[in-house]
Amino acid sequence: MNDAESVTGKVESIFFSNPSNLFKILLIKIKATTLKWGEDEIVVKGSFGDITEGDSYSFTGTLVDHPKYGKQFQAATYKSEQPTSRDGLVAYLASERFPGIGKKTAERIVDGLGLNAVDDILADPHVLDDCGVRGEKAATLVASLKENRGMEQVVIGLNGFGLSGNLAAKIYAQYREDSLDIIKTNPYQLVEDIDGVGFRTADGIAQQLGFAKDAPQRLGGALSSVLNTAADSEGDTFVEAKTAFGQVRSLLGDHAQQYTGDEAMLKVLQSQVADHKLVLEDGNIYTQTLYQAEWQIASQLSGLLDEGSAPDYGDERIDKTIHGVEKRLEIDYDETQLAAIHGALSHRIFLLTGGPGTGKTTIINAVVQSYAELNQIDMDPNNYKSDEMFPIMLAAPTGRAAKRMTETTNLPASTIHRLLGLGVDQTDYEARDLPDGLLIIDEMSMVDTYLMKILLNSVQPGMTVIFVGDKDQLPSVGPGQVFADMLASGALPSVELTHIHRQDTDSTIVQLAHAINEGKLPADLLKKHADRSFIACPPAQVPRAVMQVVSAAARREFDPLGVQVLAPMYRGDAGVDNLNPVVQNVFNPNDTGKRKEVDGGQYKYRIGDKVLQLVNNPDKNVFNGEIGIVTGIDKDEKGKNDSLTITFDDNEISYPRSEWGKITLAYATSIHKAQGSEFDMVILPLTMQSRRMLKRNLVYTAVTRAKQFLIMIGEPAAFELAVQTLAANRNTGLKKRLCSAFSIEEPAGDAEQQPAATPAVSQPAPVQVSEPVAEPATAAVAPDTAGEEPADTILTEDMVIRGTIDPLIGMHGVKPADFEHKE
Ligand SMILES: Nc1ncnc2c1ncn2[C@@H]1O[C@H](COP(=O)(O)OP(=O)(O)OP(=O)(O)O)[C@@H](O)[C@H]1O
Repeated sequence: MNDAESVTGKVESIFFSNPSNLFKILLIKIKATTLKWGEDEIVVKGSFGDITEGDSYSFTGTLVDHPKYGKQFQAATYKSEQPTSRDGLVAYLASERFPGIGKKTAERIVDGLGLNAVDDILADPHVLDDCGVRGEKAATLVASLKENRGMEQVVIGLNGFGLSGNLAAKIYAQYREDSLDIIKTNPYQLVEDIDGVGFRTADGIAQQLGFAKDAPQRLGGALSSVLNTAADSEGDTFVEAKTAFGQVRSLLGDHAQQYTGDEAMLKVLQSQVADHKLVLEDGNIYTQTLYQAEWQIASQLSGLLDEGSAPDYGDERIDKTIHGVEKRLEIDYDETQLAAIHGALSHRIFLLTGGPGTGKTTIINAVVQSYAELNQIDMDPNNYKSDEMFPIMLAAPTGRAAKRMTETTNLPASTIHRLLGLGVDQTDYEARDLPDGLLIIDEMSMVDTYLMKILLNSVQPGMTVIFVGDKDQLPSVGPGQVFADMLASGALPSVELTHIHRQDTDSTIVQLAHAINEGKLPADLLKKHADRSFIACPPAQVPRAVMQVVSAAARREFDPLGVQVLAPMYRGDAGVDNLNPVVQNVFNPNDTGKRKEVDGGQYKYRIGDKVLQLVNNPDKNVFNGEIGIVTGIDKDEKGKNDSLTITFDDNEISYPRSEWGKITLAYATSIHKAQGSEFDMVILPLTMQSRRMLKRNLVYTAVTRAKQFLIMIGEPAAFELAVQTLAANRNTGLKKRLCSAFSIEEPAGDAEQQPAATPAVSQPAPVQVSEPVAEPATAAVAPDTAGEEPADTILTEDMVIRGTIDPLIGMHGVKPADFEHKE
């Protein structure tokens, strides 16, 4: 920095400290400065490690003019000021910071080593020998000095590599005082260990450190990056070695061919395997973490399902209990459902899958009731002491799915994180052991490999665990396809419900969902039904069509919380980013420009806006995917300290501007974000602009989110393409490991194409696998042309109002609005 100035002084007070990114604002009593500064105090701000009030530091940087707070010193580097006199240094070393060092020892050190004592000790701890400080005392002193001085050195060093305060904080939290040593030895280690550091960042640091293009660390870093990307973006738990090597070559650029031949790459791979970072199995490369997680899942399941531990109620008693429940609930379970209930009660682990309306919730209820009767469990959660867990535990991966479980069972349900007492970081090993009882996990398709491993660690032998889900929905956001692999392995008892029971057969949405799942689009796709309609239009017309549909819903006083636009992509005419303000301006407009609103960057927020939580925050009991309402806006004159109050059900949370990255507008969301949720009305825009994303499980998941109304908008060809296109199976090893743990032969075929189960419970062995269902390449839309609009109709307001193509005509069950613009 050319115009760097310096300030040295004592920290009078730490005004502000952001623990997540080290940013601090300090008040300094000036001892010396190069600034022309008339006062004896100055405000200094910047990224600092641990700063202690009362200690002295020197800062370099520049004077800046803050619009509100006036002149401040923006520090680029800082350094702890060592006491400059003998007595000062003695007092420093004899202070409480250094346990075990009294005044006498401190004097010996300072008299022996001089005023540079601290630097000398850190450079070579053996210098303490000559001062008579040895053994544990010396070790403690060195460790404390490192701790005190380490963080500032580390932060300065990391800033020097161009790493931001946020990343510096993460790196320091991971490696502490070893940060710089680790980075200097192998900057690519950051790619493996630090979330948010990609290969390019690590490579930039390596270049500054002079690492060669063909350095083994560089090739290893590129390989790790390829595996991380496969896990994060594709959900794969392994990458085939050949593919991985190819991806390393393209990551490293043109000239990489010269030093990334198969032999060189194999050598790198072998060394990573020897270091227990990667695992090579059958030509596939896994990260050690995912490989171990898969094995742990498989062996835990096999341990829990151990034959000797099966419940011994006896078939007769189980049947009698089920019939009693059937009578009491006035329902006749079909043959497959009976097999499912019986299977769930007679095994320690059981899998239940089925499409919409096939009775999964009905079976959960039946199992809960029967289990309670068989075990004489008091079903009133209020009769349990506060430290006692209710022995019927219901949980789901998201807060909304858990809420739905509570609504359908009238029993308490929670997120899996909350059930296990997990913190923000889901790899937390502190998960609590669950008590003996019945555990039912719903929306299993959303559970990834990491979470499943942690969950099973908490399950105790003797518990009964039922995993429920729709295997044809999108797999988890995180790596793996746990539920699909568990089912496809044939290792665990399971039942697939196939008969649609939903009574209100006016509902053609469920039928459409099942048709989509079979790779067919019904001939009446484009026809208007009481509960669904299709507005065919080109991509550029989608925003307008969405606006008109939402306006029609608003006129009919639909609750905005129940009207949800689900889009496959964020970008494009029909993407989430574009459609959110479109819907916001209908449901919660600022026509006059006079309403209170704050600019949140991408979107403006107003009171009454529907917002989506983007990250888990167990401390505040709000989880990724939950939808809340903006109920308060606190505006600051300069905009810096604005805050939003957001209410999730009854949970009111304050979001200062610095935390607005954790929320977004929720009028339109991605289909992935809507997994585990249901809405009265789903508006589903699909166009060929999102061709890459169009997969059968995506459109199936979207359609099954609609409870009452489904409005499809866009290009019929896009729906057709989606239904025809099976998502590629993820690369995972869980199926194989389950077969190995259960000593059964691995079934052929893939999870997506397993045939429907027979009514009988699929027993672990022998495994019976039919031929995969052949995919018809002819999933064609056969439009019923009578009275319908041609595919590329340009919508006009008039057409919608006249009802020519009013998508809501004939729709019943409109809810009164309970949504008001209050400010
Ligand atoms: N054996 C049965 N006899 C009569 N009605 C049934 C039976 N099984 C389920 N139903 C009814 O069918 C409807 C759908 O069942 P349920 O909600 O259990 O299915 P689901 O698989 O959980 O559906 P979704 O995944 O869409 O929530 C419900 O109204 C339920 O009462």
